[in-house]
Amino acid sequence: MTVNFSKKYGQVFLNDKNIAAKEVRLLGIEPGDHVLEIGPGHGILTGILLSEPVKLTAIEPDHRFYESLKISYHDHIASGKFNIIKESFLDTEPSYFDHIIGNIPYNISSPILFKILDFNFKSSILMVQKEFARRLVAKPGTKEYSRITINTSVRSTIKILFNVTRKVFSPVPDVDSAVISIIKKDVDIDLANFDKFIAKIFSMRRKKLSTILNYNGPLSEKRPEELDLSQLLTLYSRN
Ligand SMILES: C[S@@+](CC[C@H](N)C(=O)[O-])C[C@H]1O[C@@H](n2cnc3c(N)ncnc32)[C@H](O)[C@@H]1O
Repeated sequence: MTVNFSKKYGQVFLNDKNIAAKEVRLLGIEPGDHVLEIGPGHGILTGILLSEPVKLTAIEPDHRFYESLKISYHDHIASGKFNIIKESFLDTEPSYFDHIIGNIPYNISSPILFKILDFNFKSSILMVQKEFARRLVAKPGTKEYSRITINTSVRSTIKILFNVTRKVFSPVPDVDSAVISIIKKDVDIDLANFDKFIAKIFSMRRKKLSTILNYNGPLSEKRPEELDLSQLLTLYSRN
């Protein structure tokens, strides 16, 4: 299939089937599982996923890919193994899937990731821009450690599994990629309030907490960027 890429949809296409197969293997699929694929594009992951004993739902807003995958996988659709939906994943109602996978558009990685965290799932594997992946796993005291690190790590455990060179995509993008895994955590705090607190203190990330919060006590001589997640949660519960 020849389809021109669209910048609006953040389209670059993986050419390397071994990398796609490795991503699928890392999902840890079991027979009968229901997998959600975000942004199948030409379908490099889709074909591999459909060779597994699973049910697959794919979400793709670009009507060209939607139509072409519908034709290519007509039999799988007819048998109920495959379902393709033409919409933005950002408009998809959260629900349960055993696994979520996608080589996602880099221009909307952050909203896609937070949307995924509204779903329930056993495992998720995503290809993202390398720099974005590094922000997700950043350690306190580094410049990548930021609001997104904290808001994702309070809800999930994210790991970088391997890096991927830009050379295996067409068209060749300006950035390298990384494949990450996401496992959700149980959360019992008000996430919107916690984010407000984190946004406030990280807007002054190099100031001491005694100045930002006008308080003296444990951690007050520290700066927001120095605190790990459990220290930030302790501080949040005190304020
Ligand atoms: C980086 S390309 C990857 C395509 C294919 N999965 C691959 O690995 O070659 C991103 C894909 O996500 C689709 N996409 C863009 N915006 C989307 C959205 N809001 N929801 C779901 N898919 C989206 C694009 O049309 C494109 O097919």
